[in-house]
Amino acid sequence: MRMPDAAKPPVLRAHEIHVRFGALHVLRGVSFDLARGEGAVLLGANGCGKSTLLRTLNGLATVESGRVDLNGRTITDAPSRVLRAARRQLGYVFQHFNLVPQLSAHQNVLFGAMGQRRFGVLSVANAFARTEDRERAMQCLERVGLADRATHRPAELSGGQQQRVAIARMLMQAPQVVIADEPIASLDPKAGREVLELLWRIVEEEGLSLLCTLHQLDLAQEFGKRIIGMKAGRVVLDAASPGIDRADLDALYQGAVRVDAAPTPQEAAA
Ligand SMILES: Nc1ncnc2c1ncn2[C@@H]1O[C@H](COP(=O)(O)OP(=O)(O)OP(=O)(O)O)[C@@H](O)[C@H]1O
Repeated sequence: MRMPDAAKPPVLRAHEIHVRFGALHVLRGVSFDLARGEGAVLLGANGCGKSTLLRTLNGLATVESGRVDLNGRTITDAPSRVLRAARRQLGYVFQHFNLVPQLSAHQNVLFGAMGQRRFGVLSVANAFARTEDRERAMQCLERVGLADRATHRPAELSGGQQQRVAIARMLMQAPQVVIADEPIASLDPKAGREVLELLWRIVEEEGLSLLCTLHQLDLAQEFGKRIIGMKAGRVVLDAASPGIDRADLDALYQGAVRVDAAPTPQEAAA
């Protein structure tokens, strides 16, 4: 992974974010920066608030206080025009791939260009798609090694291949920051490793920033140069990966990890 450019402002900054769902205080003052070209793994037990954090980063979760900046521009509570522009810079890779089942791999990749085109879905429907977009979508499929599967529908592809199509779609979008939300959770260990290798290689070749949630601690240490660990709605670990003790990673999954855990008697009395 390219070294982050310390002279430049962070491409993504989460500053003291608090999110509540009714009485449930889910994000409890989350802050971190992501530099251009930096790849970080986000770890944390189920229910610690990771998904809520990822939803906050693109303005989908309502923030009680704090803010998210993308390229130095605050997107929290920003007008929809600013939010739309920001979302074009955020590429997503999901656990369940989120491909359109009726469409071919090539058409799914074309969808990555939707945000860049004035007429949205129509612009990327095959009959209307620009030749340059169609060609670029093929190049993206080539980058993930699936040019020969361009006409296949998702159901005709393995899970690993579907995730590679999703990575090609993200590439087509040409974002600055990639958010990968448990990208290998639906895959077997071999396919999962291959997908991680591909994702990290592409992110590195493109000079993108990556925030990737994982549940496999070995892979987190192997791929993430930096690990951000969450526990019960807070960032409790943020460090360069080679220097982190395994015990510190294990601790992320021990004790009160969930934001909806009943308070201890001491907390309740406070
Ligand atoms: N829209 C919502 N309304 C009410 N509660 C919510 C909402 N979204 C999340 N929560 C609650 O917030 C808590 C944290 O959920 P979140 O999905 O952020 O955790 P997570 O760390 O991503 O867990 P997982 O790894 O299981 O996805 C959970 O108790 C969840 O039920």
